[in-house]
Amino acid sequence: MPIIEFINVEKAYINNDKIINNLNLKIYKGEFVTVLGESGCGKTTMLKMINKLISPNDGIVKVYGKDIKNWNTIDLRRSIGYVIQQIGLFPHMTVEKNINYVLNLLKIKDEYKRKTANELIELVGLDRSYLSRYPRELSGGQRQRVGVARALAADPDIILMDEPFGAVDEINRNSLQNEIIKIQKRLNKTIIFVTHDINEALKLGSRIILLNKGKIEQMGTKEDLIYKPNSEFVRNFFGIKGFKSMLDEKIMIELYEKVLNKHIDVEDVYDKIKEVTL
Ligand SMILES: Nc1ncnc2c1ncn2[C@@H]1O[C@H](COP(=O)(O)OP(=O)(O)OP(=O)(O)O)[C@@H](O)[C@H]1O
Repeated sequence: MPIIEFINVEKAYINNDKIINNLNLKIYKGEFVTVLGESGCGKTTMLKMINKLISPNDGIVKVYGKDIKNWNTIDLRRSIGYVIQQIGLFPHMTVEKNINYVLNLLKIKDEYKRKTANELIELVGLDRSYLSRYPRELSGGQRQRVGVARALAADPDIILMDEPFGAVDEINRNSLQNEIIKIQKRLNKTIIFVTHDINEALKLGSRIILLNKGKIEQMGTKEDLIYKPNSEFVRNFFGIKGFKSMLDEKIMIELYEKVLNKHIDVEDVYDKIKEVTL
């Protein structure tokens, strides 16, 4: 059974323009799905329909096999982690209280909460000493890490992430991406991750969905989308940027080292490539 399912889902806001247009999609437990597409194509709308922040005009959205219309909204939201760009930590609460926010609502024992906070803070790559700090005492990247820890606290199977690392500098962004890959594998979470960054979508997703005007233009592995685009739109969307991000990083690093150490001349590398392409 899919953990999330969209069946003939439609959504329009104003002018009856369909922002989500007959969306059909099944997501299974343990998948890391990245959702990519141009600004305004409906990525956030699609994501927010999963935790009932937006209701469809037509069709059915099922979570854990149950139509979201039949879910109690608070229960549904508590069973789904949600991480957004401006993470919205509570400024007057310590990091520990922020992480344990949902557990407090659920009246979980203090001992268990302390243990959870200790484990989660380390899981997201921060030292336990951060637990007593306030959000204003953290960098942007550290705040996003705490946001991820908070989303994991109630141990939901599903985590929705909407451009979670969008406002973080490149180095921190890379390290956050690596952490989330590890966390997802280790805890076998189902993650739906919205981004407009091609490299990020290809790096993280076990399945990548390219949305175009509220419809799925193509979905599949990164190899499918880059090497077997099924339309001009997909081909143009990824272009050379997509191809570059498929290049094996280890080989590129080795090559770079060789060029730096003058074991090889970069012009020779181009000559070899020309031999293959001409
Ligand atoms: N509450 C709303 N009322 C009216 N129109 C809306 C509302 N929310 C979103 N829209 C419109 O719906 C379209 C899709 O918005 P959505 O936020 O889903 O796009 P997106 O793909 O996530 O875009 P971005 O990458 O820019 O965040 C946009 O044209 C937006 O202006």
